[in-house]
Amino acid sequence: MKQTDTPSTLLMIFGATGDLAKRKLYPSLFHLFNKGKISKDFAVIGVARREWTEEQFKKHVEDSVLTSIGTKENIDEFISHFYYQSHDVSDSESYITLKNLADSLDNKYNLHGNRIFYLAMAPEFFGTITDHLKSDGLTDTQGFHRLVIEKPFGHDLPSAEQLNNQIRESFTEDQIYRIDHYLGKEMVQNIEVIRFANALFEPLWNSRYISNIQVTSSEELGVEERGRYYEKSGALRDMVQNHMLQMVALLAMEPPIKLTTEEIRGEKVKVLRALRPLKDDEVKDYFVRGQYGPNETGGRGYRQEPNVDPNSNTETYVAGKLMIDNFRWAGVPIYIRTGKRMETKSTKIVIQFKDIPMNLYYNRDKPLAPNLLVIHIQPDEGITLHLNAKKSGQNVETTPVKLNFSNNSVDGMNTPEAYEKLLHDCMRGDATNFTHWDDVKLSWAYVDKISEVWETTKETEFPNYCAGTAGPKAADELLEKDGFYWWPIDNLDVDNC
Ligand SMILES: NC(=O)C1=CN([C@@H]2O[C@H](COP(=O)(O)OP(=O)(O)OC[C@H]3O[C@@H](n4cnc5c(N)ncnc54)[C@H](OP(=O)(O)O)[C@@H]3O)[C@@H](O)[C@H]2O)C=CC1
Ligand SMILES: O=C1O[C@H](COP(=O)(O)O)[C@@H](O)[C@H](O)[C@H]1O
Repeated sequence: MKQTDTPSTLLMIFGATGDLAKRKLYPSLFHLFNKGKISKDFAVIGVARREWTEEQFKKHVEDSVLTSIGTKENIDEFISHFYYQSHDVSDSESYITLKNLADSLDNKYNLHGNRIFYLAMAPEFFGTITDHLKSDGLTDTQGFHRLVIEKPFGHDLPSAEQLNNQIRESFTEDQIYRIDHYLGKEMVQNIEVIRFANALFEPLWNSRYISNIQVTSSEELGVEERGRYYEKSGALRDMVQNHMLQMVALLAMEPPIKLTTEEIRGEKVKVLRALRPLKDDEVKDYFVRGQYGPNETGGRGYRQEPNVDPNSNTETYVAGKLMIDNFRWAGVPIYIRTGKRMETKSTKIVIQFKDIPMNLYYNRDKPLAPNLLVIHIQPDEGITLHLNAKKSGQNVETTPVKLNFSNNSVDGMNTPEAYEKLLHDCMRGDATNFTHWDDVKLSWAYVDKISEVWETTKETEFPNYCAGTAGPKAADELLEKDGFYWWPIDNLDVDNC
């Protein structure tokens, strides 16, 4: 099939009345529609149990767009493409009606049999849905058939394997689009460009010149209403297995031969294969965990959140040191940390370069600051390069200076949301920014060792950081023992550190 930027598509959303569809999918589709990135020939079928009429569903979509975007422009035309079927996914009979509706919309909008099945539902339903899509003939059309799967993709390696085997009964690997919304973020996509489009960085991007890398993703929010899910997940499964390891793979991969899906994914997978596996007794030396407690201003602790065990041993914070045992990265620690109820919402990557071999500007009272490259993922988007320059005046004194690029000031409010980009990529058939099964498998294998050890050793110090703070002390000690420290994620001025 010829790949176009705006293919005619039937999008079937399972879980159409849920939170994800409302907050992310409908606003993203609306943006794509208004930007002309969706063909005028498209239709959406919402599927969920609620016995809504089509009008109720259209109103729900309209409200979600208005709440999120605040504009009504073209909304009537947009929602005229939406249809609804009340359907329990475990009810075999309903798939026949769904197929009939899909076939009639295919004719009405001339969709060439192109279908995207978006599973915005709990994972326990995935296998049942994909089995029926195949056995009831919903994939028996001429066009493309793509399956979009939300996280979590399993709970550990065995459950992920089981889920994968089940969906592979009905869809091939290249038809499966596993969402990791971090891969849709503008500055995460920019990592490859910064690395591979600049003569300045790539020659230095190795163990000879880089001393360590720090990847931080901190959140101000706690678990909110998701206590039930989070109790079984924790920060390790919720953030490290997917988003954090994906960012590490992009930072550490070799340049791909070409910018094709297969080549890029192939290079990322090699990084995950080179991750140094941990033995049971090494886990404590490489990974630390934290759980937020109440703070003095009345902020709730994790154990007081709804649907959370008052003696919970679940971690809401993880910091770790990853070693990549390959030629490029031998001996360079990559530190990661992520947590809920931290002091600030921020995702940043700091690449710290090694000190120069001889410091001509030695000053006992003011050591030369290291060069840093900071990639700001969110909420600010951009790059900062920290250098040393001459301080104005007669003496040859150095002072840290920063070269800044702010993506926000270039693209401003037009930077598309991650889901918008990923939905568009899926419609175009570009799976580069979706995770391949090999990534998922290797990431689970890596984190499973850590969770196995943590599950058998209760953390007696929990809670070990107050809500609204920078995380547990042990995370600082993890770097201190290597002679490093975390670069602050707010106001990173090297002369203040
Ligand atoms: N919300 C978010 O921000 C994120 C969500 N995710 C993932 O996305 C998926 C959906 O999450 P979310 O939207 O928050 O979940 P919700 O609980 O808000 O929505 C679940 C949806 O599934 C439908 N549903 C449940 N059981 C059935 C059934 N037997 N037959 C048909 N429909 C059913 C519900 O419809 P009804 O009640 O009408 O039956 C509802 O539309 C999950 O896998 C989650 O982990 C991933 C990242 C972020
Ligand atoms: O996948 C998830 O990500 C969010 C954080 O995403 P961000 O884009 O706001 O950084 C996290 O809150 C959630 O627990 C997790 O499931």
